Amino acid sequence: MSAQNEMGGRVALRLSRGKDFSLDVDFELLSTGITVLFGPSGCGKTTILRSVAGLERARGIVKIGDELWQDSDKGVFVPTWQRSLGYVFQEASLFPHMTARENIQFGLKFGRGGSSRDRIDEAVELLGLSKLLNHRPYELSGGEQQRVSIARALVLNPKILLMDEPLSALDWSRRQEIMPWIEKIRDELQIPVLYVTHSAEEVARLADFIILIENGVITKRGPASRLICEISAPVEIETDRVSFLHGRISGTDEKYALACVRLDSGGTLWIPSARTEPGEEVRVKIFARDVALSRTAEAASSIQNSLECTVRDIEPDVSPAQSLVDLTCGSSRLMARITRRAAENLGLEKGQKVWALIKTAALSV
Ligand SMILES: Nc1ncnc2c1ncn2[C@@H]1O[C@H](COP(=O)(O)OP(=O)(O)OP(=O)(O)O)[C@@H](O)[C@H]1O
Repeated sequence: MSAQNEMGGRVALRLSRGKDFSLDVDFELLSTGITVLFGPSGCGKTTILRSVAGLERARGIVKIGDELWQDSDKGVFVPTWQRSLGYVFQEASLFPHMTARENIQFGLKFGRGGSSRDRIDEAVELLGLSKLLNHRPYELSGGEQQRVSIARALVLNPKILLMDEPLSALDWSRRQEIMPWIEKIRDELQIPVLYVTHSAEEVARLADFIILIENGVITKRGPASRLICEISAPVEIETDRVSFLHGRISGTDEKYALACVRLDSGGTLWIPSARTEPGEEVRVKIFARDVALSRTAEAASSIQNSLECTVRDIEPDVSPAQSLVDLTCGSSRLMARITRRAAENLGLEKGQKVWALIKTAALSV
């Protein structure tokens, strides 16, 4: 996660569509990393993106980096074609008769500045497209097509990347395929990304900062690590519930190839140390099936990780033999899948303090 605290812009918009809808938002953007706009259908997310792009005539201010694109009080309104932005839509919308390379090059017709060849190389490298460049859209999966459309947006060398539900047209396996590429963009691209989604999974995996919107106004905003548990229970992946805990690598144990993560929500976790550096921000993915529960802190077992939690709820599982235990862990949420018998033997009830025991070997970032 590369999000810095410096600001990458400001968006302050007001718009009214008769009695039915009005928008009144004012927020700052991180200079890098993904700011997610999250909220129910019709709350105004797309209208915000379109207004930032200059496709919608809201009143207000749009400042991205050091460029002022709109200031209604001063009569400033830079037309869309002069705004240096990349826009990725739900559908990849590639030209069917063009190869992936030609589709990416097409983006350059609208770009400005820099060496076009370098920018194509960078976008192709960033999105892992080098082997697919001569393929036409019908020879690409939905996820690969969407990667091409993101590369097409990036060759413009934009000041901001706008992504409007870019994964919602893809099925589950295609979303899993493309998600790591969007994580890579989040971590490596040095521009703000404004990302609209309905999906709690995308928020959990991708967001650095979250803006919650309802009926055209912001109801909450904050870093993803703090807000994530307020918008969703842990999400469903590969038929298991998955929680994401945010933290920072605080040290490594090279002898055992482990890294220690200091969690934002309190406590520490040991994880396999592959690809991690001290100081690096990580979000640890924890499947409910890998979490056991104990009523005491000290459990003499092979499990290295023990987090103090409070039982929030106990839900029936799809299997009658199991229960899903929804836990609060500091400011985060964690899900455990245990047998119903174990839940009864432990006498679990809402509000009770327990320790979540998590297998190190099962963890990944
Ligand atoms: N071109 C338009 N003309 C009139 N009303 C519109 C137009 N586009 C959107 N709206 C209305 O404005 C409101 C906000 O729409 P918007 O598309 O921004 O919501 P959204 O949060 O992106 O929704 P979704 O998640 O369903 O895409 C809705 O009530 C919608 O019906």
